Amino acid sequence: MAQPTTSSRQNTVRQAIPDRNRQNTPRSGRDGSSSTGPRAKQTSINWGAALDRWFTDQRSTLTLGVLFMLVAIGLFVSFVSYIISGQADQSVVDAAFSQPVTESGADTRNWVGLVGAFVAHVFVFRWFGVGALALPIIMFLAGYKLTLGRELLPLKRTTVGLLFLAIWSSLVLGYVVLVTKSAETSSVWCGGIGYEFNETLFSLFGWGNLAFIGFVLFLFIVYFFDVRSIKLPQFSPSSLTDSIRRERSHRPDETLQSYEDSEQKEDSNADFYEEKQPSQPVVDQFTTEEPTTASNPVSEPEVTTDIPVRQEEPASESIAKSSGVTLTIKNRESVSDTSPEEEDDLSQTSTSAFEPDPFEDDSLVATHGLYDSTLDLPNYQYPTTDLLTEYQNNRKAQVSEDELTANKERIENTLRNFGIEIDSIQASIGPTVTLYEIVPAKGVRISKIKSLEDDIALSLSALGIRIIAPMPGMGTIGIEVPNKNREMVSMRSVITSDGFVNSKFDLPVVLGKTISNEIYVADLAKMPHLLMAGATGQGKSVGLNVLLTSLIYKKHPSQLKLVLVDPKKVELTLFNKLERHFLATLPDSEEPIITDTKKVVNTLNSLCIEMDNRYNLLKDAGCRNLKEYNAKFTKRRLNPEKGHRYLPYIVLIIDELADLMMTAGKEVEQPIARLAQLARAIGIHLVVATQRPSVNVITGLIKANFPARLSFKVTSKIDSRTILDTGGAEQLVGMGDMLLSSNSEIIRLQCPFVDTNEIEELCEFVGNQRGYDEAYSLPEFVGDEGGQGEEKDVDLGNRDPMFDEAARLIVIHQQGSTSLIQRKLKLGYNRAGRLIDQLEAAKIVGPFEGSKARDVLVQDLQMLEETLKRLKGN
Ligand SMILES: Nc1ncnc2c1ncn2[C@@H]1O[C@H](COP(=O)(O)OP(=O)(O)OP(=O)(O)O)[C@@H](O)[C@H]1O
Repeated sequence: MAQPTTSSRQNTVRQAIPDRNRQNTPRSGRDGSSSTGPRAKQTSINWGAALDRWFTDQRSTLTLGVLFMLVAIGLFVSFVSYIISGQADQSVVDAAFSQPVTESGADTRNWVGLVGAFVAHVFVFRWFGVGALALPIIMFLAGYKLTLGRELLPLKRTTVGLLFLAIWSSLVLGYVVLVTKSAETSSVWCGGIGYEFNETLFSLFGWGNLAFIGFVLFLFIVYFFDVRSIKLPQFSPSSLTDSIRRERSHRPDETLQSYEDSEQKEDSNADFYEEKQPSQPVVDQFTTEEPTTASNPVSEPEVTTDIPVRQEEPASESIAKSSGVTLTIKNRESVSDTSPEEEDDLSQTSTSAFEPDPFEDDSLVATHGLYDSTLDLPNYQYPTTDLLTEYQNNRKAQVSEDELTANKERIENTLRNFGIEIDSIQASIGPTVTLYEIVPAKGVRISKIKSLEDDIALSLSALGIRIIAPMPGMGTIGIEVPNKNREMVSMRSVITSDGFVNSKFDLPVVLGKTISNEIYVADLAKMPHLLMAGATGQGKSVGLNVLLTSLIYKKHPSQLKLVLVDPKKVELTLFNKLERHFLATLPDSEEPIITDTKKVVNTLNSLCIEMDNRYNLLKDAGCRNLKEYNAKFTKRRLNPEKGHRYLPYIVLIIDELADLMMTAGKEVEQPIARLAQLARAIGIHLVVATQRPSVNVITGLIKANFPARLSFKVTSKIDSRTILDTGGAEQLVGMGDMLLSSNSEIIRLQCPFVDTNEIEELCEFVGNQRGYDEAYSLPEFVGDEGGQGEEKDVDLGNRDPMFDEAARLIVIHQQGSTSLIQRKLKLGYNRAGRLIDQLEAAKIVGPFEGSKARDVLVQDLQMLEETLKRLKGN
């Protein structure tokens, strides 16, 4: 779980993360520590940084996006206008530089004036002809992405495709214009490039240039669509029979008979036969993510069975299949009385019965590449290390030779006074304490040394002596003596350490420095939960900040979500700024950081629902844990239509459990225990801190499920036992001095120090970048008070405009799920939530039932239409 590494190579480490440092080089000059170059150089670097900041600032991308879209619309209009009336403008454009602008402007017929005419003249007439229209389309798509943060169409692929189309259409049209000798009137269609190119080629190859143009198209298709072989369609009757047989082998047994019949008919009469459409098993697989119920009209066998289908359909299907082309077959006649949604699903059904599932092979990866969650926020920049302060003067613990020898002698003398002889004594200086390792003489009983703890402390006149007898795996006895001048371990020094930078852990958290000055990095995902305790003022809040800082430095917002619970209301406030990047909240919650006890209970229960949902997704995907699941999703083997999505890790941080246990007791204890027991496989990890490690706070149930525990100094041995199952934490010296117990091993660590202003800078750096539209939404959970009260608030006289549509959707799918409405109607969570409340008030769906979808109380569309009519009548 842990990965201790030496911290002595910080320079190399800084080089190991060049990108981040380079991008923000000027920030390193903030404290004047590292920017020492000449002034001129500094100025140029600052420009770069300013530009960088400008681009990562949400306001700039928004402005740029809207500007792109406006320019794109302007260009589109001017190009179209030029294509229609461009000839008249050609002389205006030519004369534009020789006569006053007002005159040229008045003469131009372009809808976007003289500028429009001029730009269109260059792009349409001189260059691409109608193909130039690709440019505003690409620009609009880019603007859309910058403005709304998502893609209307895959931008890269569409750009490549459209650019090719612009050039290729110019070539083809150039050919047509050339052979029809209509350059005088029609060269606006092909543009200068197409015409000149064809003219040159024509003089070289004559008619052969058509072959060249055709070959260019072929090349494009091969590489763009990744075509690797050509399968020609075979129309022979035997191939037809073969493919019918092939299809038949994929169908359920009960339908075989009808196929036999149809085949016989086909033998006797090649033009016409009937078939039955088997649908049930396929529908289940292809309609929606949620399990469909028997009354679901989409999956109802009646809809698709026993429908006479003309022979051309299976025949064309067979041909399509044998030619490697997949065709969607819809029998419009047979489904003409169904709604558009049904048609949509039915078309999927009839297609999918024959198509290979693209989620079962690598075809999607071949066309789209691996799924990359970080493209959610493609411009996101990881925080740079210079946001953290460098404490230059506090590098090493200062333990003088004199102090060392004096301590050694005192230890030896004390032991000798009690009749204990030692063979050797050796010291290693840690950041907070120095460890004296003793090899006792033969025959000395270890328990005897251990019982002398207080006497040794007295003789050394030092607090916080800890005796480790024996040192695990060393064959020695350790005596830890606090240093007079301790070293402060800065966050910056650990974040830039090799061990952290190169860590491949899923959730790397740097916990501190060991006694041998190694940086201790642990994987929270393997811990898998952490319990923290410590008396007030001993460094707990700093510890939580360190943990959060490590995670934020290492993870992309698409990979990690934090649920922050802070009953003290002041400790985690700074992380507010990360709301649209890293925080997860309940829908409709006003505060991104949860401070209210009632909300804490709801959040914990909501996390339990998220856990159950995630388990269902894992089960459906046949994966054992989150890593496998995400790997499968990345390889595009999981169908998002079935509810699959990339699952970020969720880390729940509770600062001050004691407070919650006092006010809500079992209500918080149970979901915490449940999450701690089950959530590790699905990527939900808990970090729970408390000031009071008493048994009524850290109950047996909680303790049993937190194998990793961390203790800062506590006030009594009893507290130390409660948290670590052994004494020792009461002997710590405070200020981040701590003991970590994991895998039945106890390690003393010095927690790094991170100040509030460092956290502030970090959160500002992340928070000022473009984020998601809102915090990551946890599943809805309404506590006892909430549920019934809200029902009364719904005003059915003031229904959402999408109400009817949502109602039909719910009834067709027989599934009262908010996420279904969200997905199919492309609505935000809040609006979908309001719709479901209205549907509940209208008695179309039943009440909220935790993690299960609500019951649908209306059986079919006919009943629904009556209900809707009634509602309208009121
Ligand atoms: N790792 C550390 N290195 C150096 N000093 C530290 C460290 N951790 C804490 N301190 C010092 O101890 C003080 C108190 O720390 P912190 O606020 O984290 O305590 P706490 O345990 O959270 O207290 P409370 O429970 O009252 O909030 C800090 O202001 C700081 O001066």
